[in-house]
Amino acid sequence: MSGFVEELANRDEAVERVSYALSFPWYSEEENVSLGDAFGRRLARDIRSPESFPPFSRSLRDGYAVLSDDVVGASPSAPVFLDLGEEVPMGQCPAFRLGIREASLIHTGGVLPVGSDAVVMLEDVEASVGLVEIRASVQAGENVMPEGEELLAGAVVGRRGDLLDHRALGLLAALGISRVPCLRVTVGIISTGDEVVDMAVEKLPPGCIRDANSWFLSALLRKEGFYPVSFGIVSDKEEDLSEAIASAQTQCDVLLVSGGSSVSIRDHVSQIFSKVPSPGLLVRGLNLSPGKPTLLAGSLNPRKLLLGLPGHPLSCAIVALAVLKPLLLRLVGSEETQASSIMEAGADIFGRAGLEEFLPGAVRSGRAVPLTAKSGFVGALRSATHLIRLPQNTETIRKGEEVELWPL
Ligand SMILES: Nc1nc2c(c(=O)[nH]1)N[C@H]1C(S)=C(S)[C@@H](COP(=O)(O)OP(=O)(O)OC[C@H]3O[C@@H](n4cnc5c(N)ncnc54)[C@H](O)[C@@H]3O)O[C@H]1N2
Ligand code: MOO
Repeated sequence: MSGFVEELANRDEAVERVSYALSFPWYSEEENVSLGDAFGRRLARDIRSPESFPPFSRSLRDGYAVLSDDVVGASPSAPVFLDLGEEVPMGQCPAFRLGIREASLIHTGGVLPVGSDAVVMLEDVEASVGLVEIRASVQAGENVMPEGEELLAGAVVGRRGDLLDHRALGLLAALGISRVPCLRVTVGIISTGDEVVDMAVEKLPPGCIRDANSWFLSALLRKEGFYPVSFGIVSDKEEDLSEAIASAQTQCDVLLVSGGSSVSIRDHVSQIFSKVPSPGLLVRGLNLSPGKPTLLAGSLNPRKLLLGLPGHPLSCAIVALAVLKPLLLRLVGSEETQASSIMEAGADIFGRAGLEEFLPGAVRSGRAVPLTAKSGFVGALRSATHLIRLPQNTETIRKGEEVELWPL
């Protein structure tokens, strides 16, 4: 029996305690990954841009490159006439310099010719043979993106621990970064419970339940840039579970055990985690609902982080989002923080004093409402858009008062 009840820790403090005791961040070996395979991975270290962007001063509009001083005061009623210079070729640097009181046809993205400092948009120009009638003045730099305006060569364009998503890949591609140093943090998953069976069993045996948690955890880990490995379903026998945990640990950096973390005589995770080498079992139960029976342990030699997550699917999911994810971010040294917002409650929300609570929620008519859910529900997050967080000292939030939301 775990007996965690008297020793509940606050969630933030628990994350802090574990990160400190295990000396996060850890550096696992980096893999040199091609940009095409880097989507969804996390950066192993800061990376700097080898080039400035843009690599040359370029036009943001179709129009005419001019020297702004030449078109001061130009308007439809008082146009300025300039000589027609050479057209700027695309994909090349113009081999000419803009002559005195000249305008050169330039296309969006073209290289600004030497001697020009702005672009007059095509709509404000009338070109005739040899002459260009400019009907609008422009300031120096107008309709132009100067070389290095967005970033200079050497600028940090990715931080250690950053998740490489669509936004990052577009940037890295623009800078010619074709290989990326990536982390591979392996997270093992064990589901335990005599009643838990593989999701693929055709006919569910009486009294059994399909393993949902390892699928949820695996998908969340992949989405967050970690590398899940499933070690299957293990019985409630202490020897079986102990053996499975010992063997799985050798193959991963982090090990998750879903189920068996509570106080029943069939719940052995706490007992097994208490034998983990120093610093060992660090947290035995959280001041969190759902998610109270959470166990956090780890060793420094070898470097391992172990989590016991509650078996109830919603509890397991909340612990994964609110405890596992921040721990993994700390482990890889990411600066990412939890996104949250404040919104008016669309209904009374009842909390319990002394417990931090997370409720699946949705936004209806611009207000946050909790969805009906129990910790044993499997699909509660499917229809939720947010988690409603009630801090530990919040009991009831009345309709119209503000609540904190975490986007899902
Ligand atoms: N007397 C008490 N009983 C319970 C307490 C308590 O304080 N005193 N805590 C409750 C809370 S809170 C939770 S949460 C659960 C968690 O218990 P365990 O972590 O030991 O989880 P299990 O008993 O193994 O399973 C709970 C529940 O979830 C189902 N389950 C387990 N694994 C999976 C899986 N991989 N996929 C889908 N469903 C799974 C399992 O069949 C059980 O129904 O304990 C309360 N009890
Ligand atoms: O704390 Mo349990 O995780 O409420 O269902």
